[in-house]
Amino acid sequence: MKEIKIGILGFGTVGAGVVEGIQKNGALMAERTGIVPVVAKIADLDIETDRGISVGEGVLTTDAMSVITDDGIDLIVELVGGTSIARTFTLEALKRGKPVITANKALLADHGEEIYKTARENNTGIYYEASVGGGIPILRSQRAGLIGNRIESIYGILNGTCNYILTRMEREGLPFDEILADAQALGYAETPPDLDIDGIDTAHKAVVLASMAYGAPVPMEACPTKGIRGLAASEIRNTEELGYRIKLLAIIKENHGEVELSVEPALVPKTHMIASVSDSFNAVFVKGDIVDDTMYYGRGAGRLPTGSAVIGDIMEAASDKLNGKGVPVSVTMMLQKSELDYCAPGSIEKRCYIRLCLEDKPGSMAKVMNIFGAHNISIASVVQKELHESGCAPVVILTQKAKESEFVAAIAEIDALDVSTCTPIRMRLEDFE
Ligand SMILES: NC(=O)C1=CN([C@@H]2O[C@H](COP(=O)(O)OP(=O)(O)OC[C@H]3O[C@@H](n4cnc5c(N)ncnc54)[C@H](O)[C@@H]3O)[C@@H](O)[C@H]2O)C=CC1
Ligand SMILES: N[C@@H](CC=O)C(=O)O
Ligand code: NA
Repeated sequence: MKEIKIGILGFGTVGAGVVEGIQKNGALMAERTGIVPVVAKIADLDIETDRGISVGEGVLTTDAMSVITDDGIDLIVELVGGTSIARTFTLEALKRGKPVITANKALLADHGEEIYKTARENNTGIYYEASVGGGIPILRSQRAGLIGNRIESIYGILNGTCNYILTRMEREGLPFDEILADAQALGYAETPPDLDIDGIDTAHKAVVLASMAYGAPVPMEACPTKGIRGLAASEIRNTEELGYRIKLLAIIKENHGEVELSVEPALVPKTHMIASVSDSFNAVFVKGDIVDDTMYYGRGAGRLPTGSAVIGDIMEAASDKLNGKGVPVSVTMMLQKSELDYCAPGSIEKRCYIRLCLEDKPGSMAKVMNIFGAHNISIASVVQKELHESGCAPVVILTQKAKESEFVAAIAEIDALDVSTCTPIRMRLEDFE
């Protein structure tokens, strides 16, 4: 048996989950791998709060840098979050040749290229399974099980907080803010939770997945991002009646060498497996050119599920270090090319859900339909709802596939019509065809 001395930076939700997991199953891990994981140091600015876990005397410190520079520590686990001090800690550890394990998708999305290159230059590794899909081993699947595939498409529900909010809005009809407060209390949400509800956390994860799928660091600017802020309960009811469910989706595809990437609330058919992913669960639906369709499902957030992914990486990093492996595939796969080509967002073809409010006047609908026709947008279905007391009628339209640029132009023209009485709402409809 060989011991590996672990230094953990950040003893919050995930840090405490990692320590709890190692305390519970460390002996099992040692039996399976011959490596004994020893939590030698834990740094946190707050070492007073009781995390419900007892650690040995002298393990806790407020000085993270002293853990990084301690020659007795073999590997560093970065769980402080954010992109500033976390970047400093990560680079400092890598420069000292210490492998770093992180759950920090924001850090990788904003500074991934610098971090992967620093790891490579220092003949060591950065391991980040917990950064995407929490406890789901999705990155390990991509870099090992699917290594022989060209990735055609990835659809992901990657944010536990948003999926939890959408699920409870649909099931219980509760207000958005009340459910968000519960997600925060359960430890799912980021600080601040705007990162979750504005889709930015999902975009952070999408760029990590896309980088691994296509072999180059992907900048956040390449990922047009919309979240679920302001989503009305009426939209959830309308889509439900039409046989769809709203999910915040990361969409990653490759067409003729160009990568399409976006994060947006989208309608998915209730009959599709991804529609049944509820609460804080995440799922990633990957199509490879050899394997065809695969799907990965599990808890995307929370103390122990995320801790599980970090622990998996700790054991892999320990094994790589003890075997003198040097730079792991989690680094080399992200740096195969310097950059990727991206589809122009306007050229992307998609179906859409559109909700308008129209004055109840003869000819209102005809004006709208003329605009769609002029933009080559073909209509799959139209439902006019009951008139409001105001004399306006909500109209729900599902379209066939058309170009994004045509949708943008058509919606602007409809919005400017005198018979249109509220800003049109538009969401992608994804039928996975
Ligand atoms: N909570 C979750 O379910 C998941 C979180 N993550 C990621 O894991 C990371 C950690 O998240 P949480 O544990 O939820 O955050 P948290 O806020 O619960 O814990 C962070 C801890 O780091 C400590 N800290 C901050 N600055 C420090 C410094 N300079 N030195 C030492 N300690 C410092 C804080 O006092 C706090 O205890 C973040 O990058 C987050 O995005 C990833 C997947 C799931
Ligand atoms: N805030 C994130 C935490 C995990 O990455 C989420 O809700 O998914
Ligand atoms: Na994961």
